[in-house]
Amino acid sequence: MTVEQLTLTPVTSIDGEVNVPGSKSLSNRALLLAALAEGTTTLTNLLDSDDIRHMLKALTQLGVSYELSECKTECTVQGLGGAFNHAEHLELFLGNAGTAMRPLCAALAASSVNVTLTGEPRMEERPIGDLVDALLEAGADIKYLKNEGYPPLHIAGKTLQGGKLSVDGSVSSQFLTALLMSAPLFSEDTVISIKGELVSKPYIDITLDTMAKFGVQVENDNYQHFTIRAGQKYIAPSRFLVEGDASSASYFLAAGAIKGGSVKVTGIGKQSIQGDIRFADVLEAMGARVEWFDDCVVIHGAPLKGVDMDMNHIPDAAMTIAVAALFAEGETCIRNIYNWRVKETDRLNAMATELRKLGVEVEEGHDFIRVTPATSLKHAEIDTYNDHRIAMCFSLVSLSDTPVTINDPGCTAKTFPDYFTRFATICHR
Ligand SMILES: O=C(O)C1=C[C@@H](OP(=O)(O)O)[C@@H](O)[C@H](O)C1
Ligand SMILES: C=C(OP(=O)(O)O)C(=O)O
Repeated sequence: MTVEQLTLTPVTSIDGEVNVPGSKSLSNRALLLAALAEGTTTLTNLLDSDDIRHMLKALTQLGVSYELSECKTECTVQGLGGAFNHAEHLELFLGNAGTAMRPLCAALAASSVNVTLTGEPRMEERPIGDLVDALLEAGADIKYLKNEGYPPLHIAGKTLQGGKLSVDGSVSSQFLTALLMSAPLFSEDTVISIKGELVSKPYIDITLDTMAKFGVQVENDNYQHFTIRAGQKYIAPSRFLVEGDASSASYFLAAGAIKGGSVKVTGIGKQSIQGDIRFADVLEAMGARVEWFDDCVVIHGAPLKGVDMDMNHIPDAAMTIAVAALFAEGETCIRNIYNWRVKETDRLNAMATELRKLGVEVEEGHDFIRVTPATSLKHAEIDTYNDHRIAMCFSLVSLSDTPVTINDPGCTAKTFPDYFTRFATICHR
C-alpha cells in the first residue's frame, strides 16, 4: 500500500542511537568495479534501495553473475576481468540514479555492447552532455535518442584508446567519476584534464579511493589533471565493506544538534572517505558539539546560530542545513550550490518554495539560498517532487512546535527506504 501523506506531530525531545544504511555512492561504485574486476568480490553493508536496484538489474542484463543475500546487504560478484561483452541489443532502465547512469554510460562506451540507456522522466532532464562530449573525444559512438545533451542514449560500445581527454567539471563531478572508473578499460595511458571549476570535489576522492581498493592507481595533479597508466586492471579485493551513508546521517545529526540530548550515529566515523561527513563541521560552526570516533559520530544539541558558507563540497547534506536554519538565531546563507538545480528536481527552487509554505522568508539566488527563520512556523503540506532528500530534510520541521505533513514519503526509497521508521526511533513526543 502506498502512503500518500505522512503527518509528523511535534517532537518534544531527541535522543538515541541510529545506524545509517550503506552509502549509495560507495555501493554503486563498488558494484560496477566488482563487475569489471578479475576475481570475486563480496560487498558487505551494501545499500538496499532503488538506486542500487537499478545498478544490480543492469549488471544482470549485462550478464554479470552475483549472489545477493536475503537481506540484500551482502552481494558476491563474479568479476568479468575486463569490459562488458554482450552481443544482443539491451535496454537498461536506470531510474533516476545518477551513480548508475553516468558511470555505466562511460564503462559501456568502452565495452563490446549495443545498449540503450533510459530512465525516469526526470532523468531525461538531467544533463549528461559534458560526459558524452569527453567520450566522443575518446572515439566513442554515442547518440542522443531525444534531446541533445540528455538521456536516453544509444551506445555502440567499442575499444577506446584513451590518450588526452578533457571534461567540463562545472555541472556534475559524476562525469569525471565516470571517466576515471572507465579509464582502465582504455588501451593507452589516459590523461583527463578538467575544464571549468570542478564541483562536488570530495566525490572524486570517493572514486579514487574505491579504484585504489580495486588495485588501480590514479595520479591526481591538484584535481586539474588525472593520469591513469595503461595496463592496470581492476583486481577484486575479495571483501569490500561499504561505509554507512554520510548524507543519510545528516538528518539524524541535525536532529541532535537542534533538539538534543545527544544522538549517536553509527556506520560513519572520523575516517570516513565520504565528503558529506563534513556536514558535522557545519553543525559545529552553528554551535553544536560533535564527538568523533572510529565507528560513530555523537552530536550534542546547543543553541544554534545561522551561518554563511560555501557548501559546494557537501551538495546533498547542505539541503539539511537549509531546514536546520529554521532553528538557528539569525539568517543562514548556503552558497555555490548552482547544481542543486540539475538533481532530482530543481532543488533550489523546490526548497525555497516549500520553506516559504512554513511562513519563512527565503531568498532564492541563481546559486544560493538564504533562509531567515520565523518566530513560529505554519503547518504545511510539503511537496517532495519525487526527491528523497526533500522528504527527509523536511521531517526536521517536526522538531518545532508545529506538525508537518510530507507528501509522498515513499520517495525516500531512492536511497533510504525506511528513513521515517529510523527517524521515529530518536523522536520522543
Ligand atoms: O558521485 C556521487 O556519488 C555523487 C555526486 C554528487 O553529484 P554531483 O557531482 O552531480 O554534484 C552527489 O550529489 C550525488 O548524490 C552522488
Ligand atoms: C543527487 C543525488 O542523486 P544522484 O546520484 O542521482 O545524482 C542525491 O542522492 O541527492
